[in-house]
Amino acid sequence: MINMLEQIRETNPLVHCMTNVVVTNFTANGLLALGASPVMAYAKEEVADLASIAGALLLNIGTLSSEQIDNMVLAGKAANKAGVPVIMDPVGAGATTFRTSMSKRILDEVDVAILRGNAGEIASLVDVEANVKGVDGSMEGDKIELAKQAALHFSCTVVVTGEVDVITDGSIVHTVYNGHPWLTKVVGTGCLLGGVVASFAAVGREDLVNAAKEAVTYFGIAGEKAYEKTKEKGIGSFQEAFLNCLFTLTDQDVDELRRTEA
Ligand SMILES: Nc1ncnc2c1ncn2[C@@H]1O[C@H](COP(=O)(O)OP(=O)(O)OP(=O)(O)O)[C@@H](O)[C@H]1O
Ligand SMILES: Cc1ncsc1CCO
Ligand SMILES: [Mg+2]
Repeated sequence: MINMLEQIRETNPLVHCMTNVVVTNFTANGLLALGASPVMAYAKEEVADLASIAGALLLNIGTLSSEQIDNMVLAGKAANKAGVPVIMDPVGAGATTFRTSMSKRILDEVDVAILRGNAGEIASLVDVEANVKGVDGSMEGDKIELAKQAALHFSCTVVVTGEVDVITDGSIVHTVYNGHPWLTKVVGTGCLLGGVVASFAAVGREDLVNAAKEAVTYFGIAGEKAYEKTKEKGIGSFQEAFLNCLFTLTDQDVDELRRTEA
């Protein structure tokens, strides 16, 4: 059994999140429920210091400004120097030229370890045709090929989420079938997943594809369990139950309920 949840709950890795204003509270609570230790910090005066002592750094451009991107690059470079894995979520890439070019800037200047987005966002970064409306993106076509192409292009692990999640470093490919459509009815689940992937990367640095796959599987199973508990009620109750499931799920539950293919 892979015991990554146990490792996270024993070591409470510090996860430095530079994320968006919509999901800040949800991300912090989700990471606490998992067992990680979130810190949100943005100022140029401190981001390099924090990023270099963190277990992982999350860069999420959801409510970006050019100044914030400058600070993300500063933090990312400090993380790289200290060997801290950088996880990036290019929220809304493809929706505007600004989001696409700022995402590419980060990927160019920072050594990103794991890139996590929906298919539309990832497609827009490798110039594949995509449909991105605001922060909701989709694309037709082969998601496995898209993920592999992005992984090879940016030399990193790529996580493309959706009904089926694909995780690859360009050669190893995992597909994860766990998850529930209600995860798309609560704002910021994709963004929280970025933080969860960062937490797993903090304890699983030596095998980031595996860490990302385990994070996505755990997250999907929590969504399934939360749906079973709240399907008669609705998505307000689902959001609360989802946090509870992030808190209570064990490595054994994940092993029993995983629907993954390698
Ligand atoms: N149709 C679906 N069925 C099951 N699970 C899904 C479905 N769509 C998304 N998910 C799950 O929802 C989570 C978020 O993925 P999604 O692709 O919606 O991210 P996102 O578009 O970046 O979200 P957001 O921008 O709202 O934060 C993932 O765990 C994914 O597996
Ligand atoms: C709704 C929304 N707008 C910018 S970021 C964000 C959170 C989900 O991606
Ligand atoms: Mg998103």
